[in-house]
Amino acid sequence: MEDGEEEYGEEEADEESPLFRVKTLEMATSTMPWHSSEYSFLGGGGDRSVNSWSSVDLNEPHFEALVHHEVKPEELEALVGQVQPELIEEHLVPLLVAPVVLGVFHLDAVVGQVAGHVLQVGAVVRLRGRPQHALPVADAIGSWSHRGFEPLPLSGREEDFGNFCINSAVLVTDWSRPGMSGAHLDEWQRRSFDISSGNCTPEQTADAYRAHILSIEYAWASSQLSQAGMDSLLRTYSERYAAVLDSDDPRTGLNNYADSALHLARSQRNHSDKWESFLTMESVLELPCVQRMIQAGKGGGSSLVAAGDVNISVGQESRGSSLPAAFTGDRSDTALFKPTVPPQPKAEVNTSASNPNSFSRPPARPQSVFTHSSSALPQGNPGPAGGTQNYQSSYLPNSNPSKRKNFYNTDGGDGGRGQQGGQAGSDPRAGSNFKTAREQFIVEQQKKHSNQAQRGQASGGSSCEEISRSQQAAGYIFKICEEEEGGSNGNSNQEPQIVDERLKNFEPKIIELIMSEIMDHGPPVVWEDIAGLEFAKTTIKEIVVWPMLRPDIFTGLRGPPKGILLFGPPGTGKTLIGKCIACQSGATFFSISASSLTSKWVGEGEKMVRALFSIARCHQPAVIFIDEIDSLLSQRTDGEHDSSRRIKTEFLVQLDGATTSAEDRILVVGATNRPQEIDEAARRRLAKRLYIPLPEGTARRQIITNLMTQEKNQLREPELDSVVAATEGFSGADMTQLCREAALGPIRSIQLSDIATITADQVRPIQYRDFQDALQTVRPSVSSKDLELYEEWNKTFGCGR
Ligand SMILES: Nc1ncnc2c1ncn2[C@@H]1O[C@H](COP(=O)(O)OP(=O)(O)OP(=O)(O)O)[C@@H](O)[C@H]1O
Repeated sequence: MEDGEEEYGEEEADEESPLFRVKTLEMATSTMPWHSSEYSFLGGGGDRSVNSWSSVDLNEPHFEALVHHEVKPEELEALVGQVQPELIEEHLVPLLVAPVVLGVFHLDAVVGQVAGHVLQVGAVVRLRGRPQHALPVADAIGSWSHRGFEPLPLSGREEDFGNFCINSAVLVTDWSRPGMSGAHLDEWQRRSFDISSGNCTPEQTADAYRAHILSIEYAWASSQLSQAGMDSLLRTYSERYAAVLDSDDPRTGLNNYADSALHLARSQRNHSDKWESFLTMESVLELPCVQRMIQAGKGGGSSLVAAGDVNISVGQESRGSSLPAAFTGDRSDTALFKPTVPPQPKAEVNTSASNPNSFSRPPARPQSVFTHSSSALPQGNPGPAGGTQNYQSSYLPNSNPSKRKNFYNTDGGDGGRGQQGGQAGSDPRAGSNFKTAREQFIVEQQKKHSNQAQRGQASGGSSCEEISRSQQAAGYIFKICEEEEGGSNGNSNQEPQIVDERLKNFEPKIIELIMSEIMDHGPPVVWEDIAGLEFAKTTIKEIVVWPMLRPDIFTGLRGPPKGILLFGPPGTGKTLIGKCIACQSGATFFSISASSLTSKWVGEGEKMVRALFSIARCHQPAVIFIDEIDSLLSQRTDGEHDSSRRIKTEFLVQLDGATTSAEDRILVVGATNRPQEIDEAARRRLAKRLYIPLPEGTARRQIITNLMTQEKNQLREPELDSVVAATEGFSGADMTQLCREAALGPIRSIQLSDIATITADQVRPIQYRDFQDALQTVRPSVSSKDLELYEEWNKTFGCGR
C-alpha cells in the first residue's frame, strides 16, 4: 500500500499521459461559478491524502461545488459549453473506460440527461497500489437527482473511500456530443447509460440491474472490491432491481411475479376442471334425502335440514342409492370425513379423536383446532415421535374463504366456533389433509406466536383480539379479524390477507407456492435415523444446532455459519442431514432442488429465490436446504444462459443478505455431488464444507438393522455380517434399495395362485437368501473414480479430517 502511494506520489504529470489531459480539462472547468460546500470524503487527513501529482487544490470552490451542490440548468449548460469536445473525445474517454471495477461501479450514478446533454461526472481517484481510476463522485451530485441524475446513497461507502486517495480532477463528459459513440463505453457504462437515458423498458432496466449485481459479485470475488463496498453496492442495486420488479406501474415496473410459475398451478386447476361428477342434477334429485327436503320445503317447513346435518344426511341416505359407492359418501375407512356425533360446535374436530389414525388431543382444549394444538407441542421440535405437522394436518382449515375466515377465528371457544364445526361437514375438503399454502402459512405463524394468544385465551379474552395481539406482536396483521368484527357488513368473500412488512412486495400466490412446494412438511428426522457419519453429525450439532437453539450463548466468534455445504456421493444422507438439522434446531425447513429453479420455474427462478429467503426470514429460525447446489452456483461461463445467471446472482445476493445480517437466523445448507463445479465466490460463502462419505461397515449394518426391525425377518448376526461385508462401496440409498429388494423375496416365493388369498401373517419372514438374491441385482451406484475426486476435493476445500 505504502509503496503504491509513494510511487504515485512521486509521479510527474506527463504532458502526454491521460492524467495530464484530465488535469487540463479540470482546469478548463475550474472557473465555474458554483457554490462551495463541504464534502465529507475530501476533508483530507487520515487515509485520504492528496497526491502530489495533482495540481488541483481540492479546496477550490469549483470542486466542492461539483461535489455537492445544486446546479442550475443554465449553469450546467454553461459547463457543457465550456468543456472542450476535443478533450473529451481524445483524452477523457480512454481514462473513463479504464476497466476498473470501482471506477466502473459508480458511473451509472453520474450519467444523466440534463438540459439536453447526457453528462457524466466523475473524479479521478487513485487506488493505493493500483493504477489510477475514474471514480465518479456520485454522492456529490445527489442534489442533481431532480435533473435526471441517479445519486448513490452516501451511507456505507466511507469504507471504500477510505481505501483511496481521492484526488485531483473532476471529469465532465458530454456523451451527447457528436463523436461520443458507444464504442467508448464498456459494458457497465453502456448499461448505465441505457438505464439513465430513460429509454429502457422495465425489462431492460431489470436486466441491466441484474447484470450490475453480477459485476459487483465478480469484482468482489476477484478482490477488486472490499466486502464493505460490495455490501453497500449490492444493497443499492438490489433495492433498485427490486423496485423495478415490484413496481405496479407498467411503465417503470414489471410486477410479474410468478406469472409463469402460477401458470403451472393454473394448469393443474384446469385438470380438475375436466373432472366430471357422477352426480347429475337428476341423480341428486332422486336421492331420498333430497326428496325429503323438497317435500319439507313444499310443506312450508322453515327448517329443512340443519346446515351441519346436510353432509351427514346425504351421506347416510345415499348409501342405499344407486350411485356408485365412491360417490355416495360411504367412507367408513376415512373417519375424518364423517362426523360421528350430532352436529355440534366442533363436532368434526372432536370426531377425529375417535380415529385411531389421528392424534388424540387433550379434552380440555376441544377448541384448539390449529393454534393451540400445535402450540401445546414443543414448537418446531417435534422429536422422534412428535409429528407436529401431521398432527396439525389432521385438523383442517376450510377451503372456502368465508369458512376459512371462520376457521381462523376459531380460537377462543366462543359461539363462532360452533358455527364452524357445523359447517365443516359441508365443505368437500373438510377432513382431508389438504391445506393451501396460505393456510399453512397462517398456521405456522399462529404456531410460532401462539403463546401470547394462549395466555390471552386463558384470561377469557375474545378470540379475535387474542389472535391479533399475538400476531401483531409478530408483525402480522390478519385482516380476517377486522372482517369478522365488521362481519355483518358482508364482504365475507374477501380472502384473509397477511400483511407483513417483509412480504408485502410478494404476490400472495408466490408465497403460497413456496409454502406448499418448498416448505417441507415431511415427518421429522432424528440423528439416530442417520447411520454412521459421526464426524459430520457431531460437527453439525456443535456448529449449527446448538447455536440455533441457544443463540444467546453462541454469539460473536461462536456464532453459527450461515451457509454450509454437504458434499459427497449421491445417496449418502445429505438430505437427511438437512432435514435433521431443521428438526433438531426447531427450525422451519425449506427444501428446494436447484435444478428445479432453472427448469421448473423457468424465468421465475430468481423471484422464487427472493421470495424464498423473505419467507424464511419470516419463519426464523429457518433452514434452507438446496439440493444440487452445484447447478445453481457452478463456475460462471460466458455462454451461460441468462436466466440461470440471474438466479445465481439473486441467490448470492440473498445469501449475502442472510450472512451479513446478524439477527437473521437462516442457515443455508447446500448439498452437492459435484463440489468441484461450485465457483469460488459461492464456495467462500458456504463456510463449512463437510464431506458426507459412503457409509462404513457399521453404518451399513445399522441401516439394514433399522430397516429390518420394521419387517418380519430371520436374519442372524453372522448372516448380517456377511451382507455388510458384501456391500462394501454401497451408498446409504443403495443399502435401502438392497433391503427393499430383499423384502420382495418372500413375496416372490408365493405361488401366483395364492397371492390373492394369502394373509399377511402367512408371508414368510425375510431371510439371508433374499439378501443373496438381492445382491445379484443391486449394485453400488458410486464408482471408485468418483470417490477419489471427492476425497481429493475434501483434502483441498473440505472442513473435515
Ligand atoms: N446415512 C444414512 N443413514 C440412513 N439412511 C440413509 C443414509 N444415507 C442414505 N440413506 C437412505 O438413502 C436415502 C437417500 O438419502 P439422501 O436423499 O439423504 O441422500 P443424498 O445424499 O441427499 O442424495 P443425493 O445426493 O442423491 O440427493 C434416504 O432416504 C435413506 O433412506
